[in-house]
Amino acid sequence: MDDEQEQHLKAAFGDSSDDDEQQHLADRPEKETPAIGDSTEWERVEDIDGLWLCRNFLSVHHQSDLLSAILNEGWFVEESINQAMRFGDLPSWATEVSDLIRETVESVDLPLLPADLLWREPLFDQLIVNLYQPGEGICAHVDLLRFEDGIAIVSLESPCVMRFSPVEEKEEDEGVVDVLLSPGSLILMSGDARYRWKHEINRKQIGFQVWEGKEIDQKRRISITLRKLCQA
Ligand SMILES: O=C(O)CCC(=O)C(=O)O
Ligand SMILES: [Fe+2]
Repeated sequence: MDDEQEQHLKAAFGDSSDDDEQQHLADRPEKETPAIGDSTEWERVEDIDGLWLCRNFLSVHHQSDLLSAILNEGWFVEESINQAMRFGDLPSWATEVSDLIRETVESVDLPLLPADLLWREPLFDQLIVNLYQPGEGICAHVDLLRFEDGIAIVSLESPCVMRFSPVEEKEEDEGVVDVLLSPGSLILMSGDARYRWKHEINRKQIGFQVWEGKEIDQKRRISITLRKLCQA
């Protein structure tokens, strides 16, 4: 290995006296962290216009940092409290998530969010963190109309099934669409997905939620919902 190469490796990976290790490191791609967007995989949820799912939005590392930041807020020290709401200036970790959403959406050539929503300022000014213990969920609803279009939900910890059902009355369960929200995933709702579909999480009993024939092991789940208030 020549000096220049060695310097380069030291700069990239730190000093090491182990030549084998350096050789191994030299084989690795120069850039360890993929550029935003390069690695994110998006799925348009069939049948629901404006609903997009990114299963790998947050790395495992980012998920655990985010979880620590949320728990460090001290919002959930009492068992009876399972929701925290913030308006206006959001905690820095939430602003980081919001920035990451914008950067990621911008870097992907898919119609994930209409441009007027993506570039509004701020992108989000309201935050809800929900903490669900096993057996807890949320009833079918359309988010309040005092929030603009363009809603993001990031999931942490236990996976769950979110069920979408059309607002227009149908026979029970007719036309429902289930989406698996795995930890680290992000969903974006705009247009029809936001206004013409209700969403719910039904985890009434342990063993109640099943995905692809397998029961979901219900544990605590934390979600981060980001929205923007309509102007008065
Ligand atoms: O917890 C979730 O994933 C959904 C939360 C939600 O729909 C809401 O707060 O309006
Ligand atoms: Fe909601």
